Amino acid sequence: MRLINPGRQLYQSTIGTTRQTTSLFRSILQKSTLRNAVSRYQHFATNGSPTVAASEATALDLAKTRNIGIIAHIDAGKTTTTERMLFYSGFTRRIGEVDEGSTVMDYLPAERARGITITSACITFDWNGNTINLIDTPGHADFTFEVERSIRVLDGAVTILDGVAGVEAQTEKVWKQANNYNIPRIAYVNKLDRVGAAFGRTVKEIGLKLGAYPIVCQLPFFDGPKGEEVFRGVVDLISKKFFRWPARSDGMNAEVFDFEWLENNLPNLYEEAVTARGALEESLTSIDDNLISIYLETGVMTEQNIKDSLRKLVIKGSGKGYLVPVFCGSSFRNIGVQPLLDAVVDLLPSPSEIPPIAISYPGEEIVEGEDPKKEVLNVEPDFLCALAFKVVNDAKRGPMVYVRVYSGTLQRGTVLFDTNLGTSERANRLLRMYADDATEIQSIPTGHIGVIVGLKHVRTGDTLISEADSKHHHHAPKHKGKKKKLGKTTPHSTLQLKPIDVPPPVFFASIEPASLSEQKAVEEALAILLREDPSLHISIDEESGQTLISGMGELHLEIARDRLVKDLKARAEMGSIQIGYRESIVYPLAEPVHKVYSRELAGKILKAGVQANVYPSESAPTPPAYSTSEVISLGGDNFLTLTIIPPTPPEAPKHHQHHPHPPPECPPLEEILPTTLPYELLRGALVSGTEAALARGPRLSYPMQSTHVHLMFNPATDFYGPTESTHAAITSAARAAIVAAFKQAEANNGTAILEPVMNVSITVPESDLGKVINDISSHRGGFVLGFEEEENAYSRIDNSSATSIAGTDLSIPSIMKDNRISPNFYIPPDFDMRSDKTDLTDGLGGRDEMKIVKAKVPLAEMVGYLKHLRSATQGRGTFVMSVENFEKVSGNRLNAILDAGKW
Ligand SMILES: Nc1nc2c(ncn2[C@@H]2O[C@H](COP(=O)(O)OP(=O)(O)OP(=O)(O)O)[C@@H](O)[C@H]2O)c(=O)[nH]1
Repeated sequence: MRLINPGRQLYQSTIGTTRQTTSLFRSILQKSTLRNAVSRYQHFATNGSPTVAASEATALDLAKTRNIGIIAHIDAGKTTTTERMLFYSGFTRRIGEVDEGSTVMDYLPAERARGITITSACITFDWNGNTINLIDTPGHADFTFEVERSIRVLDGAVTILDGVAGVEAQTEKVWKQANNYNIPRIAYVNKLDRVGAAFGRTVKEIGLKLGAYPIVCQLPFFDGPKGEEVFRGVVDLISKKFFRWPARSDGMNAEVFDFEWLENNLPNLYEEAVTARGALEESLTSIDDNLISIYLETGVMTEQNIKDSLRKLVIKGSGKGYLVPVFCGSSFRNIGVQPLLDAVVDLLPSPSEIPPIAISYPGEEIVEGEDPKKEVLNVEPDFLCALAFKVVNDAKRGPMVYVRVYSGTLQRGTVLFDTNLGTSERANRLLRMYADDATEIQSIPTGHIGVIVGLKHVRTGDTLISEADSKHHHHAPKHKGKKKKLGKTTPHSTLQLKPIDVPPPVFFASIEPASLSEQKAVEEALAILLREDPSLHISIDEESGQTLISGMGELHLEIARDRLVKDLKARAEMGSIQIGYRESIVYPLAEPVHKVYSRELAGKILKAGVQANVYPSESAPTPPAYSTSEVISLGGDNFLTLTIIPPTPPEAPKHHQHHPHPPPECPPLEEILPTTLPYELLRGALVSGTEAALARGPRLSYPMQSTHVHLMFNPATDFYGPTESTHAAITSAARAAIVAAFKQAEANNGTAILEPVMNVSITVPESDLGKVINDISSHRGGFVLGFEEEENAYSRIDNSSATSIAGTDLSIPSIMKDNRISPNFYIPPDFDMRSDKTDLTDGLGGRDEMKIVKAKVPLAEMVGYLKHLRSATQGRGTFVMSVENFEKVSGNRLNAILDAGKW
């Protein structure tokens, strides 16, 4: 379907004679009330001219800037809604359709082909004199990292819900992610044009399943003969206006009516609108004392009063998911999007209204009793601090680094210091992005988003400051309680904006270059892929020489393959995608293993010794009393205890029965180690040796997990002088000792194969609940933790009568009272606007209610589950999962893994 703005011209000349005008519409137009009551939604039209986004001056006005994202579960309509936003803002001249693969936002070929959003693009457009930086986030669970990476640069978000599916497991997941990052948000119930859509029911689910207090700000309007009603408009309860869109139009123009007109023409809808407006006022006054005062003083509650109050509530209270204003529409039918954009500007915060951002200084001494995460960035005009939240390798422009500036101004030509990598690069070109079009700019000020072109090293997630600042020190902020050491300052060069937690990869595949001569090109392409997406991992299996790529999910790796082969033109093949099992130690060895590595290389002798023992991670080793040790965390729940044993043990103290000597104190490291062996070198070598050994388990070559390695190094016997015991020699000795220890553990049956176990939430119609639970627990080796009946949902909600929002004068009335929904929580009935008075809301309305089953299931049993679930539930079931932990495999699954053998 091609919609090239039908009606726009017509609209601009006369009202009401468009081709799409329905007979009802025509009859309304003939009524005399029209002249008084109908006005055009003016700024819809004024925004209609396709100018390219905001002027530079508007773009710099922070109060008129919104960095927002659209977050939702897959297929809720993010892309469709975004495309409408771009169209109504005048940014695009025609509406892109997801189903045709012509959208502006989903611009990677792989995205167009699959019709889903894979990488988030940032686009800047103008709405009513405000600059909106819209960051499109993907909804697929495999891209959790991608979602979180974009979520954390948002100042606010629109959560889109599917009006038919309601709150699904995936919605819960994204809702929680937004809570984690404290993102103020509004909700938009989309797809109200579809059969089975119910606004009221979705509002109810927001309260029950998400535990948020829904504040209904709009009501939907359905029009047409009984039984054939179509969704045509919305009643805005804040402005007390009724918007109606002509049928089958591009939605550019809506008619606007006031409540008086509504009363005279659509009395049922009017009646409900009055009730809903009352509920809105009641909700707000019960939370916001200030609004009551205004009301008591003036006797009225103006549109502005309500907006101010709602704005305050959204900024202070919706970030943790306590409450959410709810809007409605059908993006596909071009209904409701412009009022949603108004709500974005009116209710979501500007960059200057967000709480300060968390930072950390990795490696900084942590003062006991203090949470190092509590430090926040001091925003100063002269101190540049930005986050590279996305790196995209553009075919034409090369690597493009998307940044959000948190402090100072990023000027073109600044030499940037990457505090994660410790490298410096000059920002030679700056761009503001309009999907894949761009304009060159001179600077990116605080609170803004832009692109740096031409950086060679910066990766997604890195923190950038100016090189000049990196040489200075940061004065640690004053801490309550214990003070840091006096005079202690931390170099700016270690400052990092709160990092994102990357879940462990659970799928992997091999990458084979087409020929040996392609090897280098393939490696380069892989490096680009890793810069773009740090949730991918590359490892090289030393024994087979194979390159392995691992990631979060099957789709994640398939996309990586497409990107590698199709976009980056690497001539390589990816092997089949397999589950990334792990190996682990179950029992420690009785005796440690001592190995001396000795090898002649080009006439030089390399020689070093190391002693190793291996333990399950929960039973840490006990180093000898007379030694010095350090415990190092290596990720994957693996640890290394590194013990240095002093060369000359002190003489055994003489036995004094009555005056036992205290145990001798170990001398400091500088005294234990030979001057030719600095601790940093020794430590570095032992850590690399351990990492190499942990990469390959003894049984099936899967990486080790939850393993604690204990290395002991005695300089007197293990060090053969600086020319023989080099970094490489010590690394090899450590590796050989650990590998030997693993082999011995394996021979003693002291190892295990671990498998990823997933936390699964499955949304199913109630009638299929038994079938699904039975399948999970009897056929898939899963463990059902429970399913959410409404009662269970109740118990998750804070049952105290009010949830106060820390540091504010606001308290949110609990939506529960005596295990029932509080009367303050208004649910619009799903009737009237359709056919008269069949309230669909009762019993969640005619529809088989959806339940959410929570279970722990081995990943191996979840492969291909979506297809199974769809067929078992007539296509209505959906699920999300995330890695819970790694657990020992047994029974049939272990046999299958062992039969498959080494990969
Ligand atoms: N009937 C109807 N269909 C809609 C509406 N909005 C979106 N759709 C359809 O729903 C499907 C998914 O829409 P998208 O916009 O791609 O959803 P998305 O949330 O961006 O999906 P991902 O990018 O894959 O996460 C498409 O087929 C759309 O045409 C709506 O308001 N009404």
